[in-house]
Amino acid sequence: MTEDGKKNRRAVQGGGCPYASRREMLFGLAGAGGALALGAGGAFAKDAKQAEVEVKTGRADSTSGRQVADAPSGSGNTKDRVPFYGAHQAGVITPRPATGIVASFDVVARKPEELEQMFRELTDRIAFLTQGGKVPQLDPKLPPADSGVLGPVIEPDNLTITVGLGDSLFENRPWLKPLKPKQLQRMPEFPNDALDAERSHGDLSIQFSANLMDTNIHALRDIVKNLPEYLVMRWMQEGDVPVIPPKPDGSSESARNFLGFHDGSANPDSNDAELMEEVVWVDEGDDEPEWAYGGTYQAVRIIRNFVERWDRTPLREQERIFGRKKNSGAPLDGGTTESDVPDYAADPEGKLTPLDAHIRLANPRTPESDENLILRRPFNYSNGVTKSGQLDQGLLFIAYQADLEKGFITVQRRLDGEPLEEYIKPVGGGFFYVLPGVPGPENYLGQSLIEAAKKSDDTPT
Ligand SMILES: C=CC1=C(C)c2cc3[nH]c(cc4nc(cc5[nH]c(cc1n2)c(C)c5CCC(=O)O)C(CCC(=O)O)=C4C)c(C)c3C=C
Ligand SMILES: [Fe+2]
Repeated sequence: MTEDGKKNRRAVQGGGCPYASRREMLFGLAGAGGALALGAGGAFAKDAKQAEVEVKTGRADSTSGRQVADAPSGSGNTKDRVPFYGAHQAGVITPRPATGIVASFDVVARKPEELEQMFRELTDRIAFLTQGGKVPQLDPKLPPADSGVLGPVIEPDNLTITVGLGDSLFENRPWLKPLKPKQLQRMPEFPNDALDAERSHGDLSIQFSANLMDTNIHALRDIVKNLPEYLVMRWMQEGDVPVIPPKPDGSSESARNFLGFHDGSANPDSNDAELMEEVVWVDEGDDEPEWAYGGTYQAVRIIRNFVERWDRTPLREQERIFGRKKNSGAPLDGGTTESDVPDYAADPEGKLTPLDAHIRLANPRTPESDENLILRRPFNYSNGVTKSGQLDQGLLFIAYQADLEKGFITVQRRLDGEPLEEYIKPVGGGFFYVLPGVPGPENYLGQSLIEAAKKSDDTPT
């Protein structure tokens, strides 16, 4: 088997993920990261200590380890906790819970010390919000310390908060520009796009994902409340994915999108650490500034689905557009489950799987296309009704990759002109660089960037 064949085989095809390896991954990260978050001040020390004990014994995460990255991690247990400290930020290869938000901000901070302070405060809030603890009770003459949306004790609820930086953050600060990740760019307008300026781009992205949407909303409100002098919100998009319990044999199927198809069947296996190093994480071998090692490129696309038109399209045509069976998710060339792998070499004329089917264009499964793997982590969204009386539904598409050009951009260029375009319209999103993780409580998000900037002659003192 060729190397590319091996990589494609390692793609999760909707199959199950062993509980043990997920646990190992989560708790391994916790171990590497050292102590757990202590939250914003000593008031939370007891909760953090308890959290540490729970993570070590595995009790805090009793049910969240059984599914593939694409299937929502579905215990719905508010005690589920994803470690904050580690080499990489959580929320990229950690299991995707049932709900998510991407919010984009403009950053008001201009000077290096202001940006550093912003990162430090953001880190404190994220460490607390993701690990949980009691809300401080303040003098009632003052505004309360917390919105109260989750009550007096914040449960972690599987929350991850993932911070990325946009092209404009670097471009609008001459001292930061030389440190911009090599491939970071303003998201271009692809041929089928109709980007709405009010839902596109931004200096900084924050992806929230948790079991409950209220947990995301609470965290977003907390950050907006605590960092008003640094961050101005530009746009946000909420989404969710259905929680599908694992089957008795331990396997699980990927969730369905709003076009009714399984989405995530052929995602690279996020439990395969070696594969994630290749596909997702930027590291020493990559042509990127050293401060960026441990990060990844995030492509966010708000893609409207014309669901009324889709629902009037014959089933056979829907299946030919995607290249998969709608009920089972199996490829069209004879498989029975979504984990079956299509054999395009045996169907060179596209008699079984059309040459312009979505999955065939997205991943032709040739030795060359193996360089273009991306890790998708999307959510479905429903935004009500448009002014013209149509359902405003779609996909909050989020993809991670170590190489933005070879990843999202190449795949999107291959998809340009695909038959699916008749039913979809990308209306927003942006490209961001997800910062490396925070190794321990003495560190902060963006520290490697700030330290590199301090060493640079371009940076004002
Ligand atoms: C540029 C990247 C991609 C965009 C944008 C995109 C939009 C999009 N996709 C679906 C539905 C499905 N996509 C599926 C597979 C699939 N999609 C991409 C990339 C983009 N999709 C890739 C790389 C793949 C995997 C291909 C493979 O390796 O075989 C599928 C099939 C099931 C699966 O594997 O997930 C569906 C269904 C929609 C609805 C959409 C925009 C709205
Ligand atoms: Fe797709």
